[in-house]
Amino acid sequence: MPYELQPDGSHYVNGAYVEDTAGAEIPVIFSATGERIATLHAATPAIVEQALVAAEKAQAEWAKLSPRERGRVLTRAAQIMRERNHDLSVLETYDTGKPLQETLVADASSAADALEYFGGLAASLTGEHIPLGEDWVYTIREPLGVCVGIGAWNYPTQIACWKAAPALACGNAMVFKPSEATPLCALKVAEILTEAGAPAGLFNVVQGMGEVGSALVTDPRVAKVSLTGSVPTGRRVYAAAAEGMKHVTMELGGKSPMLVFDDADIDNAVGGAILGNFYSSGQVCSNGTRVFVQKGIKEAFLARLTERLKGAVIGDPLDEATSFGPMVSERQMTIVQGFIEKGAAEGARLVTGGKRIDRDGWYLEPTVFADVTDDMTIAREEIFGPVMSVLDFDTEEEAIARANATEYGLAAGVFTRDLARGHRVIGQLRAGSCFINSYNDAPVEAPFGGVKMSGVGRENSKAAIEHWSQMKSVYVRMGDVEAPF
Ligand SMILES: NC(=O)c1ccc[n+]([C@@H]2O[C@H](COP(=O)([O-])OP(=O)(O)OC[C@H]3O[C@@H](n4cnc5c(N)ncnc54)[C@H](O)[C@@H]3O)[C@@H](O)[C@H]2O)c1
Ligand SMILES: C[N+](C)(C)CCCC=O
Repeated sequence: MPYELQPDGSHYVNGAYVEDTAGAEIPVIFSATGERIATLHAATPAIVEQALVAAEKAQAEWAKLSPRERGRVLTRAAQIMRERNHDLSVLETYDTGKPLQETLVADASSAADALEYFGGLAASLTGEHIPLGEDWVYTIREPLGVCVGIGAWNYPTQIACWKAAPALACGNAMVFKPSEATPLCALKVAEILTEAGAPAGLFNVVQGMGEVGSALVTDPRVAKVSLTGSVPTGRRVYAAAAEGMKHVTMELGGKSPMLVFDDADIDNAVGGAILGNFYSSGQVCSNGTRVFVQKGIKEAFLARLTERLKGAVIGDPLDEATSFGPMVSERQMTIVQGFIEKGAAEGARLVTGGKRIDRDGWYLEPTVFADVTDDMTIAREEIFGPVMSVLDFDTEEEAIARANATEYGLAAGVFTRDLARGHRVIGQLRAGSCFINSYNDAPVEAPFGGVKMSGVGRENSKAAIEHWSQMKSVYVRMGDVEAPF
C-alpha cells in the first residue's frame, strides 16, 4: 500500500493535519468492494475558523513574495506530484473507484500540469501602462484574498489543483472543501504544497458536507468561491456568494451533445462516444451523453459501438488491465439505475447493458439506449453514469437546433470529415468546451467551463487568471489639479 489510507487527521490546516472528532463521521468506502477504508470527520466550526485564520495570515505574506518566487513553489509541487504519480493514482483509485489505468494518466498528472502551467505563468502576470497624453494610468493585477474551493467527487485531485494552482499563482490563499464522498486526495495535495515550500495556511483542506461548504461561502473574510458541482448546488452557492458580492467560478453539470454526421470516420466517432460516455464510468461533467447520429449511419454506428463495448475490461480498478470500474457510491449507482428504468419505461430501445454487474461493489454495465427522443428523461437530465442516449437526425440545421434545446451548455462535439461543416456547426452550438473529431480533451492550456446553466467563469489557460485576480487602476496626473472652486 503506497499511502496509508487513514490520514493522520481529517483536515489539513496551517501546514499540518488536525482532527476534531466532534464533527460528523465521514466513512470512506472503496466502491469496488463496499469496504470502509478510512473514517474522517466533518469540520466543526472551530476547524473552519482555524482554516480561515490561517489562510488570511498566509495570504498576506504570500502576496508579498515576487510572483516568480510563488511560481517556483508551484512548479516544485508539480515535480513532486509527477514523482509520486503512482502512489497518488492508487489513492485516487481508492477514493473514487476509477480504474488505475485512468488515474495513472488523468488525475495527479493533470493536477501537476496545472501547477506547472500556472507556476510558469506567475511571473508574467503584470498590469499595463496606459498613456493619456501628459497623464497616464497604470494597472496592478492584485490577488483577491482568501478563496474557497469546493469540489465534486469525480476528479478530487484534479479539481483541487485546477482551483489551487491559478489561485495561488495570483497571490491568493485557499480553503478547499473536497466532496464528502472522496475526501482523501486533496489532503495529499496540501501535504505536497507544504513540502514544496508553500507557507503554512496557504492551502488548507477542511472536510464536510454542504453545511461546511455553506459556512465557508458565507464567511465575510472570503473573497471568492469556486465550486465544481451540480446545477442545484451551484444555484445555492452562487446566491449565497452574491449576498457578500463575492467573485465566483461555477463549474457545473451538463447534458452535452455529440453530433455524428454521415461522412464521419465511424471508428473515430465511436471512440469519441465511448470516451464521452464511459470513461470514469460516465461520471464526467462534460460527457457527450446525447449522441445525435445522422440517419444514414445510425445502424452502422450502433453495430460498431456494440462490438467495441465488448472490449471493455470490467473488474478490479486496482488492476491496470481494468478499463471500466464501479460507480463512486451505492447512492450514485441507485440514481443511475433509476434513469435506466425510466429510459426503458419511456420507450427507448436498450441496445446493450442496463443491469447491475453481479459482483461486490457498485458496478453497472455500460449502457446504450437508441431511438431516444428529445422529450425523454434520459435525454434531458444529467445522469452522471455510464448511460449513452443515441438520437437520430436528418439535417444539420435540425441537429443544431435540437442540440441547443437544453438548459445546459458545458460541452459539445462534432464528428465529420467535412471540416468546413465541423467549424460551421461548432460555431452555432451553445457550449463552452467544444471538440471537432475528438471528445473530452482538457489540456491545461485550453479554457474549460460552461455557458447557460453549466456555469460561470473558466478554469485552466490564461483565461483563469481573470477569475483569480482583480485589476487596480492608478491615474497619475503630471500637472496641476484644476477644480471648479
Ligand atoms: N463543470 C465541471 O467542471 C464539473 C466537474 C466535475 C463535476 N461536475 C458536476 O458535479 C456534479 C457531481 O458532483 P457532486 O454530486 O459532488 O455535486 P454536488 O453539487 O452534490 O456537490 C458538490 C460539492 O458541493 C458541496 N455542497 C453541497 N451543498 C452545498 C452548499 N449549500 N454550500 C456549499 N457547498 C455545498 C458538496 O459537499 C460537494 O463538495 C455533476 O453535476 C457534475 O456535472 C462539474
Ligand atoms: C478532464 N475531463 C475528463 C474532461 C474531466 C473534466 C472535469 C469534469 O468532470
